[in-house]
Amino acid sequence: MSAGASRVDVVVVGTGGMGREAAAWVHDLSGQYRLLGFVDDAAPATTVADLPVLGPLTWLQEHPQVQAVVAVGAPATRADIVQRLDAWGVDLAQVVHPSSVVGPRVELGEGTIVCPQAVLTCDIRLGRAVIVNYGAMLGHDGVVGDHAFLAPGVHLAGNVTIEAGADVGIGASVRQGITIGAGAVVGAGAAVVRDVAPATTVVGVPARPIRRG
Ligand SMILES: CC(=O)SCCNC(=O)CCNC(=O)[C@H](O)C(C)(C)COP(=O)(O)OP(=O)(O)OC[C@H]1O[C@@H](n2cnc3c(N)ncnc32)[C@H](O)[C@@H]1OP(=O)(O)O
Repeated sequence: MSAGASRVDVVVVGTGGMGREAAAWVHDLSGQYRLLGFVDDAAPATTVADLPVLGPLTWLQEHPQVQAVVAVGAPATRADIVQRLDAWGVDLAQVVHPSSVVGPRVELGEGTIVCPQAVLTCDIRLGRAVIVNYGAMLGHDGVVGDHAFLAPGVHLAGNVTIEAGADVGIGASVRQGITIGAGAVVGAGAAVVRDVAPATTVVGVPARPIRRG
């Protein structure tokens, strides 16, 4: 696509850390997107990270031609936001940093964010509004459910399933064939060698549950 032709107007939803990190590079995808600014219900200021805060989430309802980059880390909050945007018919932008490696037969759901230096090797399926953070590595035949969050430097071996809304902490590693249940939380630096039940928090090496439900 030539610069300036058919660019899509986007806004980043959320002015928190994840939102500002996403804005820092979505801004550079100028051949594909024109980043207009942020929307945020908290609307802490008129300007954040040198970009305008256009208003609360309802701003998107009033500008249906603009796509949303939902860059809010917490999966449950992101799911709520996506539900509101779906009800208004707002499209979710899929943003993939050019320094990432997205291999063959990798399917990215609508609204997925793939950050710089992430690697998705091959035969991987990501649901809607998934965040694959800086430097995360996803091996072959992986499945990642809607709204899941993979923090920076996560390593998933082959055949790993991350169910919807799970949150895998920074630097965690997951052995091949493991399933992380829906809404589960994996602590920073954990090594997951057993399946994790839904809505369960695990930490450590090897990872063990500290909390359920
Ligand atoms: C760019 C970005 O910022 S992206 C976001 C990156 N952030 C992350 O990846 C955060 C990941 N979150 C964590 O690791 C958190 O510590 C959680 C979710 C696992 C637990 O958080 P909390 O529920 O607040 O638990 P809390 O801090 O009270 O700790 C409970 C116990 O687990 C231990 N614990 C907590 N996290 C870990 C961990 N990652 N590894 C080992 N033990 C841990 C604590 O030492 C504590 O043990 P104790 O009861 O013996 O004192």
